[in-house]
Amino acid sequence: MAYDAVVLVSFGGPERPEDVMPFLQNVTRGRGVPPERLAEVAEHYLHFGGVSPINQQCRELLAAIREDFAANGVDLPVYWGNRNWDPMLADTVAQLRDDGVTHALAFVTSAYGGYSSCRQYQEDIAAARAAVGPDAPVIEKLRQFWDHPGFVEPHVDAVQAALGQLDPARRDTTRLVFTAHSVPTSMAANAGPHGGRYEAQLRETARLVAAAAAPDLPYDLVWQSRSGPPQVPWLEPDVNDHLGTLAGQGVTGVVVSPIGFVSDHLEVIWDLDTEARQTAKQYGLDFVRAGTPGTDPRFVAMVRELVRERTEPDGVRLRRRLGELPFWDTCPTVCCVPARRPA
Ligand SMILES: CC1=C(CCC(=O)O)c2cc3nc(cc4[nH]c(cc5[nH]c(cc1n2)c(C)c5CCC(=O)O)c(CCC(=O)O)c4C)C(CCC(=O)O)=C3C
Ligand SMILES: [Fe+2]
Repeated sequence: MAYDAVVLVSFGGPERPEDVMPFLQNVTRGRGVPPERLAEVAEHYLHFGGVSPINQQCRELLAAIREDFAANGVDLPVYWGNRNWDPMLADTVAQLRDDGVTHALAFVTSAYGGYSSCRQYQEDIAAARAAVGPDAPVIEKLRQFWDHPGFVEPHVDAVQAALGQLDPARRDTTRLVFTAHSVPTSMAANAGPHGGRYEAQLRETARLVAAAAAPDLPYDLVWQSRSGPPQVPWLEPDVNDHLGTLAGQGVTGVVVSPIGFVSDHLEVIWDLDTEARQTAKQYGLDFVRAGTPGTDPRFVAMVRELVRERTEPDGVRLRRRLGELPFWDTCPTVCCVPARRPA
């Protein structure tokens, strides 16, 4: 297949206070998030002047990908569009069409399977193409990359750097705490072609990062940023509750590594750097938050490698991965389908 462009597809975030509410309405449209939760999350954004860092992080990633492509002979233009805020995907797809692009590859800033992490991106790409009309380019999502060395290795280095900030005399009572965005348990159950893949992939990434960064330390995978109405069950334990449990077990310090994410966006700088740090302080735990891949050159090179897997003849042989979980390049139609809401 001949491709003629790459699109960076991300979540999007507001960059001024007056955009916070319209952004939150875009994110939660039809998703049953109670208004109290929205008001609370709006406060998190307003705490940072209404500016989410995610768009700037995408601009930096976009620039880094373009540089990497130029330096390595990948002659494809790179575009950027978001699911929930400007630049909106539909505008980007219209630009692709105007530029004569017919067949693009999409790199999505989420490493895992599942509805929120994968299928929803594909649905929004499809909706953007439908909005543009019959001459919209075909857009194929690149594969999930939870166990790609370009994603795992920056997390490993970040965990090691974070450990270096804790008192070595207390290493015996230090714990690695990996976090990812919680999702409803029904969504977790339906993730991937045979279910359960969001959590299974995260457990594999946690295992790989822990084994390379600090094989002597125990670790856990816990959840953050729970949303939705309280009566709907989501993955647990929440990171804040877990810090209390650890303190009760004699743990003295934690490295919190957000392996669920690729950059230090709002869910990281608020939910971890502000809230979880405060929780740790209450329990007397030392707390260091490990970084995310961001524009680490290995992560940027991974994007090129994923593209080459699709553009080179027999590109599958180029596939690099550290884990053992089953794997697919293109999602089956019946994959991560949300559980039906009661009428
Ligand atoms: C799995 C997952 C990822 C990781 C995969 C990926 O990276 O895509 C992720 C990322 C992100 N989530 C983000 C922001 C939000 N997520 C929300 C709500 C929700 N997230 C969910 C799941 C996930 N979310 C779910 C199941 C909901 C409930 C509503 C629904 O069923 O869809 C809400 C609504 C308010 C609230 O209730 O929290 C906001 C504002 C931002 C941007 C941060 C910034 O601005 O810097 C990012 C990167
Ligand atoms: Fe989210």
